[in-house]
Amino acid sequence: MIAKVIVDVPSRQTDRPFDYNVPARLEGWVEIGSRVGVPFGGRVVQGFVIGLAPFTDVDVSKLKPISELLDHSPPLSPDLIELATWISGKYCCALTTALQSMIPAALKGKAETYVSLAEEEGKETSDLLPIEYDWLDYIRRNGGTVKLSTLQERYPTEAVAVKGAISDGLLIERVSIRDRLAVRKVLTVFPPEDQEAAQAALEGLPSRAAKQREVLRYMLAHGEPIALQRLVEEAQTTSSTVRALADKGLIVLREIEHNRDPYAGRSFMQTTAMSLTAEQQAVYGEISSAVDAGDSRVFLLHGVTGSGKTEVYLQSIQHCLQHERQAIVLVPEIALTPQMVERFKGRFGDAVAVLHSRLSNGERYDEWRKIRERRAQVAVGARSAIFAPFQRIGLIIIDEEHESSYKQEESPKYHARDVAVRRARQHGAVVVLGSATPSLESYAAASRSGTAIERASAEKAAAPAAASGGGVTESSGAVGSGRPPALLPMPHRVGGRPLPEVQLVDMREELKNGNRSMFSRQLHEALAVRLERGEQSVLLLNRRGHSTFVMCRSCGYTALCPHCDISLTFHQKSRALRCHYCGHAELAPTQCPSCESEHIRFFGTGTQRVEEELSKLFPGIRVIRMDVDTTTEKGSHEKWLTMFGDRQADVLLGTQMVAKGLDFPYVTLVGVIAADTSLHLPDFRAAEKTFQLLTQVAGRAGRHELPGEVIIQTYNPEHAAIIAAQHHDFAAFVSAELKHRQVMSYPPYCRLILITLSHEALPLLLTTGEQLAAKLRQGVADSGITSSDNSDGRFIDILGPVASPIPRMKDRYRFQCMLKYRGNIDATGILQAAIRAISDRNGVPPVGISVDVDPQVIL
Ligand SMILES: Nc1ncnc2c1ncn2[C@@H]1O[C@H](COP(=O)(O)OP(=O)(O)OP(=O)(O)O)[C@@H](O)[C@H]1O
Ligand SMILES: [Zn+2]
Ligand SMILES: [Zn+2]
Repeated sequence: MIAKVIVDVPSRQTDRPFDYNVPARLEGWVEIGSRVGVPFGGRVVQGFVIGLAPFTDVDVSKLKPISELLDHSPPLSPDLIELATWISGKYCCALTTALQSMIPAALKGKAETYVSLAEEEGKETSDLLPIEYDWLDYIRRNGGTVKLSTLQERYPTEAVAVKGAISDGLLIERVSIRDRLAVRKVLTVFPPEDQEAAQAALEGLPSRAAKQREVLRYMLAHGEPIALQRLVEEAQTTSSTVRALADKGLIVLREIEHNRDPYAGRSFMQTTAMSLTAEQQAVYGEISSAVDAGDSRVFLLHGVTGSGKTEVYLQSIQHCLQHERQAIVLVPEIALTPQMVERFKGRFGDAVAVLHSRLSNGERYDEWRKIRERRAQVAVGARSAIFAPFQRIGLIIIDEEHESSYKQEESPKYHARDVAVRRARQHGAVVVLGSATPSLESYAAASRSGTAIERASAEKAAAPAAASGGGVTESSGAVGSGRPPALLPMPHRVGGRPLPEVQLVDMREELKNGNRSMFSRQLHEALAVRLERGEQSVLLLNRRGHSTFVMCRSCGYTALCPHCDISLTFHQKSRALRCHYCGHAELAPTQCPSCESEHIRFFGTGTQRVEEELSKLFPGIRVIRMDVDTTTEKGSHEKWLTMFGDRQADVLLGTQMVAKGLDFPYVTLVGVIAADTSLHLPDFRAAEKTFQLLTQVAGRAGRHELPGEVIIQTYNPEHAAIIAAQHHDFAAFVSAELKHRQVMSYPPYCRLILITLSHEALPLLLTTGEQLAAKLRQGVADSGITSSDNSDGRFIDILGPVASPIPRMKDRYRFQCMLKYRGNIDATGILQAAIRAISDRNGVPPVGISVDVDPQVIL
């Protein structure tokens, strides 16, 4: 049998399957999706089997055999391999990069060299060993095989002798792939099976074995298996005492597999389905009947904050599970709070596996195995949970679908929303995109088709062919292709609660009136009222595009990263300046390096400064601050939110992470310190992001009995996005913004591909950039499209090369080209061909090239 293997060497030259022989001993074990170790270019590398065939065109005698099989059952299934192939084509990345992103990091094996004694393998060599080396003895004592690296560490001066033994054939060298982390095994003590016999043995133990008696007595009383380590602690004994008992056969000592459960020992309050409101019921009806029909429909659930979307998710999942199908719920990393996890665990208990980046590699691996071994039916997680290894998916939910964190910023640069639609199609599963502020892409695509409920009555009056009339690009991601998503609206909050009143405060007026504080009089007043009433407030510091940088007030000097040409960020705790692109750190200056003035200050409002000011204004105020600095520690997120939920604080102050998903009954005030910081970023989505953030954070107020109030401080009170957020007017925002996008020709009216070129040498970068742009123009001309040709609705523009917004990073200069196109155009094909054309014979381009299809962050 011949196996087609994708080797884990991500480069353009190796991005194709290589043929290997399946050795007889692995016949039947190696399957499609198996992870194997194969010889490649003189080493052993990890690879995935993506195909098996009885024949090959290649000369079979020249094929090398697979050297090892790494898992007894394949970690990837054929549907995931197909999905990876699609991802590598759509997002221009190596297939191995896509495959690797689907399995837990713990399964990324590393090649390890072992040496074995030839004599142990029955080879006649003993007469060739003239000296009895220490290291030889060490190998013998360790069963005849040890890691070469261990030998190097223990016997650093013996390199010559060891090398000699290898070349003489006394030691056999073998390379093997080892996982960084495997199943965790715990040495466990089992109580005696025959209680009576053990009792008798207990009497019979000599008195000098008092310690053993004690342990045996403990085990008899305990009656259950217990981890050795715990037994030693609890019975205040030693492991040698326990082993002595095991040697006598009185107890059994055995390794058992241990699952790291990140939520072990936590109890979740069991919840049951609530009776749905009429709005929820209508939406639930649509989703559940689509699940029953098993056709891969996409729904856009547009429900205002507090409309009860989560309850709809829960009941739809319930329905899906009843039909023996599994469900995936994607939540933005930042919103994957304990509160969210609790709601799913509370309803589905142990059937829920949770996957997020704050888990250790081991925990993630165990949660992943829980899914694969069918012990879990629901996966709740961040972006990559879309690859959860379920067999029969019935429902995929993407909560807060507008979040840009669904796009992965490193290769593979996939968008989880588009991958979800694709995966759902494979499984005949339904996709629900939920948000109070849908992305313009999804919303525009959905409004082409009207609401699902309208459509049901109108009976397919609007043929999908009419869709292009709106001018929204057909192929903008999977959401835009195929059948457009159907809109499911939930315009009201549960229980008829009103959306909170939103007040805008013009900070320019405040300044004119002599208020130089970061709190307006209105916000100050409102906070005072909350303190008096014992209610809680959430304060948002919009930090996007806003950093605490250092500037000299005398000469205007700012501290820049020496490698990246970007301002360094000031960190109060360590008093260090740090670059958040490359990690460069230096001590903050107390004197300006340029003019020696002492007036060198930290600019920008950090959460710490807001906290200080709050304490000044309201002595004794209890503030919980949540930002990157206070939430890096594991479990800190959880700790802060629990404290806030227990009303141990008056104010929850934080960055974006306080804006989403939180549901606290005593929060009656939401304040936004400065709405504008994200408004003026050089990014065409700046207004959209600002609107979304303001709407989301406003939605945290007044979600229960107590009515809520929102105060937004701004320097741009007349900006359309801010006014729309004030009035909870999604429709107004969308129609204004879509018009703007159409005029400017931005998504969703076109698609973008961002190509970033980087190199240390500026001249080479410049010429390569020009060459690439020329090849691109050539490719466009050859395929018969011109940028001016708009007759068939198709166009393509090649912008650049220009310096990137961050012109240098990690000592490499950066230039970019942008492809802007619309209609049925194979832009990635044109791009790939252009890259090939400027590459050398081996397919290696002269400078670094990174491709971002449908980029979310233009910066
Ligand atoms: N049918 C129902 N009957 C009573 N209460 C409900 C019902 N559905 C939801 N709720 C409650 O209403 C509140 C808001 O619901 P939920 O958090 O699901 O809203 P959401 O739409 O997900 O909000 P957001 O987008 O703002 O996070 C919650 O406290 C929830 O328990
Ligand atoms: Zn840097
Ligand atoms: Zn200066």
